[in-house]
Amino acid sequence: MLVNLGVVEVDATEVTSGSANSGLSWSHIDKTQLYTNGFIFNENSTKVLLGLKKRGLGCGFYNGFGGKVNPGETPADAALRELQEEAGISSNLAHAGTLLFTSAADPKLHHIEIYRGDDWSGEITESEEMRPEWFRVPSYARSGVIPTSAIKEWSDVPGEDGLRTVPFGQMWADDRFWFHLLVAKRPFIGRVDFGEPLVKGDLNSAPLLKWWFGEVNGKGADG
Ligand SMILES: COc1nc(N)nc2c1ncn2[C@H]1C[C@H](O)[C@@H](COP(=O)(O)OP(=O)(O)OP(=O)(O)O)O1
Repeated sequence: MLVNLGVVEVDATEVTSGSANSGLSWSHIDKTQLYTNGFIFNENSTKVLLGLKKRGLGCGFYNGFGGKVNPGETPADAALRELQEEAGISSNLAHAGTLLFTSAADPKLHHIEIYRGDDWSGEITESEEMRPEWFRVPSYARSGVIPTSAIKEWSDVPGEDGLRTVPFGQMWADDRFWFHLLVAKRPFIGRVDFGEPLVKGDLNSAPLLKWWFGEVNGKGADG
């Protein structure tokens, strides 16, 4: 089906959607900032490399490695550069999805091109911006949207493999909607309009005003 996400019309099948109030429209967009975000998986996608953001946007959250696309760069070039700068490694990255966000705190559209890599070269290294850590991908992160019960029951204690499971409670609130599509290599697109954070300065307390996530039909969204 064709879906209008306010700034783009896409052919995609809905995975999840919602709205704080019925009839709420997407917020108006004046400006756009383009970002990348890259996630490295091991063979079989049983482990994912995330980084703890140490400064700036999303400080204190775990995320893939990425940042702003510089003038003259393609998103794919920027994704490789950011992975090198933030984690010290390179990878054969493939485009995986597209995310569009606004927030009450910053009405500029955040357009994020998501990449995934199934290999890496170089030594995984902590940077000024990110502290890398491998996490186990739990079975519920393969089957669908991450249930809130799994987020509440998450344990900080590493399993027998020495790894903690993916900490969705310490990630951007939207990640639980699309992470299973990233794991399954199913191209996705989504948009969220966030409201004011309920706790000042705590980005993860920002309520979701309106959201839509879907699997891209056909060849997929091209980054
Ligand atoms: C709003 O929801 C978001 N969800 C997810 N999963 N990721 C997000 C969200 N908003 C932003 N991001 C990502 C996009 C980028 O990968 C980083 C932010 O990048 P940053 O602002 O740190 O960009 P840099 O160019 O690295 O920054 P410097 O100028 O400080 O070097 O978060």
